[in-house]
Amino acid sequence: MTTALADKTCTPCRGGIPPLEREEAEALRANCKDWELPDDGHRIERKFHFTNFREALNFVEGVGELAEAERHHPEICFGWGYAKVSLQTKKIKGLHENDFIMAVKIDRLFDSTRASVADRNK
Ligand SMILES: C[C@H](O)[C@H](O)[C@H]1CNC2=NC(N)=NC(=O)C2=N1
Repeated sequence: MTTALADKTCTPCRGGIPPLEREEAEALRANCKDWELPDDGHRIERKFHFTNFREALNFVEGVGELAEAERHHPEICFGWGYAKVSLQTKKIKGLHENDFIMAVKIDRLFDSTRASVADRNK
């Protein structure tokens, strides 16, 4: 039985391995369908939307904590009402399963922040 991506933790990537082929990346992207796989196929990215800057900042702080815990780090651009997260395994200049583990965990973080905002607005 394969372990769900969300139940995995990122493995230290020492480089020297080929990045995922596009077909492999597309198969893994089925687990995180809101992420885009731009033409070069070497990264995945998703833009998250928020009601203001503070919510975007809180989310970015959470992503940072997750990245430190997983030792796998995204690039993040954010501002009032949005945060754009890009994932690539730098050591191999392409995609690795680690990137998809991070994507599903970032999605869960986003869903949990939306749930808490909804609760606050009740
Ligand atoms: C030593 C440290 O664990 C490595 O440099 C990690 C850090 N975080 C990383 N993050 C990403 N996205 N790619 C890497 O190759 C990478 N390498």
